[in-house]
Amino acid sequence: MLEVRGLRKVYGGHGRTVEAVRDLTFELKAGELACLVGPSGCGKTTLLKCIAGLLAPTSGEVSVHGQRVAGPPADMAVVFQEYGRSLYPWMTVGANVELPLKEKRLVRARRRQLVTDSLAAVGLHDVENAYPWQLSGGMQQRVAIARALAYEPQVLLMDEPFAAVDAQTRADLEDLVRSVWQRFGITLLFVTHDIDEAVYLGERVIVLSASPTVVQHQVTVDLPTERDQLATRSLARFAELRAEIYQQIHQAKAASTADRLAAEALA
Ligand SMILES: Nc1ncnc2c1ncn2[C@@H]1O[C@H](COP(=O)(O)OP(=O)(O)OP(=O)(O)O)[C@@H](O)[C@H]1O
Repeated sequence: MLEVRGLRKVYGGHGRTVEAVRDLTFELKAGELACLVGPSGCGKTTLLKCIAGLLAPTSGEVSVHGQRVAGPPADMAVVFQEYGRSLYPWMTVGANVELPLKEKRLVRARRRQLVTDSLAAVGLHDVENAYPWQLSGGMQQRVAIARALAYEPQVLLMDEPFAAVDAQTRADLEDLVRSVWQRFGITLLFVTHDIDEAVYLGERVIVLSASPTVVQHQVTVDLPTERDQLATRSLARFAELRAEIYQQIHQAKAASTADRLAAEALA
């Protein structure tokens, strides 16, 4: 469903060049839920923007359904971290969710149906006429998820969507993501810097190296499909998987520090 091949992204301009992503290759099967983790600044957001067709790679390519991505793909939706900036404050919740459906040129009755169904799917039945700023942070992020679901995407990208909410809300939203993934059968790529979250949510975890970034390691999460915040996180296997990923990220950071020191010694 989603293929990333030899992706490289170098930012340039203003006399500064940053090789954010060096060489990334991985793929997601249809209906898979994979989490992407890596050290801060390793290029996770850059990668997601390239996949979403919002940023052109320097080389390599992304394809969805075998079609090379050259702009935002029609059947893809993205949920960003900053819900506060992703919803329009002057529009009601319903109008926010409906907006991309107008772009899709769906008829009014179908749009209304999708808005009602997607808000219900995220547990928000009665806020359609409220404004985003009248809702809590967790509720606003639910609205952002509802807007993505209403769009009926085949591929959903989520970029650290719960980084700004409290722990209890975060746990609820994690369970919401698993349940909508199961219910709608979408292919989901979830970026997080939280190792526990990656193991809890994913069927697979892709570990990125420090910048310039490559895929350092991949782990299949062989935990039961039905997950529970207390029971799953208490499993011995959960602790083993978390330790394996932690070690990989630690190695990635150590390798990048050694590279930097070697480069400084040569300079
Ligand atoms: N528009 C830009 N111009 C120049 N450099 C950029 C730009 N956007 C990102 N970078 C650089 O590319 C690298 C990767 O940034 P990116 O935001 O993709 O990382 P990240 O893994 O998402 O970070 P974090 O985990 O902190 O959110 C960083 O060194 C960053 O400074």
